[in-house]
Amino acid sequence: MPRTLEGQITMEKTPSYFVTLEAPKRIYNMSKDTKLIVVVRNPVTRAISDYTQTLSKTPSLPTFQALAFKNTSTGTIDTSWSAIRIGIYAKHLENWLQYFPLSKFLFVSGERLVSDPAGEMERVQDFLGLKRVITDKHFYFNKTKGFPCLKKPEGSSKPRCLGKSKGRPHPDIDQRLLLRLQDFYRPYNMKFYQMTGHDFGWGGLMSSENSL
Ligand SMILES: Nc1ncnc2c1ncn2[C@@H]1O[C@H](COP(=O)(O)OS(=O)(=O)O)[C@@H](OP(=O)(O)O)[C@H]1O
Repeated sequence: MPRTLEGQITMEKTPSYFVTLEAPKRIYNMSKDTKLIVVVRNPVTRAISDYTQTLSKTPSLPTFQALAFKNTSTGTIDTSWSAIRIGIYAKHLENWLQYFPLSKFLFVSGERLVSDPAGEMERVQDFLGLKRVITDKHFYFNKTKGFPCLKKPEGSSKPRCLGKSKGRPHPDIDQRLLLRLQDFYRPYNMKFYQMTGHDFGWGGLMSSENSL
């Protein structure tokens, strides 16, 4: 990490740290004052998103259901598959809480980051003790992309959306298997809500935000 001068904040983004056993201890030893921001979304949607990303790089990948289920008739889930394991947020958080108190964390809702990006960015800025510089004015909804985009990024006069690898269409998955996955994650989600004191609303399959 580079040296951080007075008045500066150094940020580092590595999604896999949240699920890496050794990461909390190493980060704690580097600086116990580190603030931790974790973006979480419905673990079922997350698993499909993860699969979609791998599929784009490895077209010969087996189907989602072949990887997610040891046995589709009994509904036995393969928890050794990283796309499934990563979504057990409560388990990963337990590991972090051995080193950092909850007050050092901000959990950003991946769903709200899409439905209300300015609202989530407000939370991030407050958490970091920054002035609320990023507001509603900075975003617009791009119908072609199907996601919010920046009206005018810094150093550019043109609007900018995230790249093609963000917001890919997901493959259709059998509804029965999705429900089984939703059931699998439910107790872990409940535990995660309890641990964080925040209900992320991943209960149902009804709304398009949380659905699959
Ligand atoms: N504004 C905007 N534009 C495009 N995409 C957006 C946006 N906000 C959130 N998202 C969601 O971000 C998901 C990809 O982020 P990842 O977490 O996979 O990124 S990372 O690879 O871990 O850095 C990506 O997941 P997929 O839809 O599965 O591709 C998006 O749903």
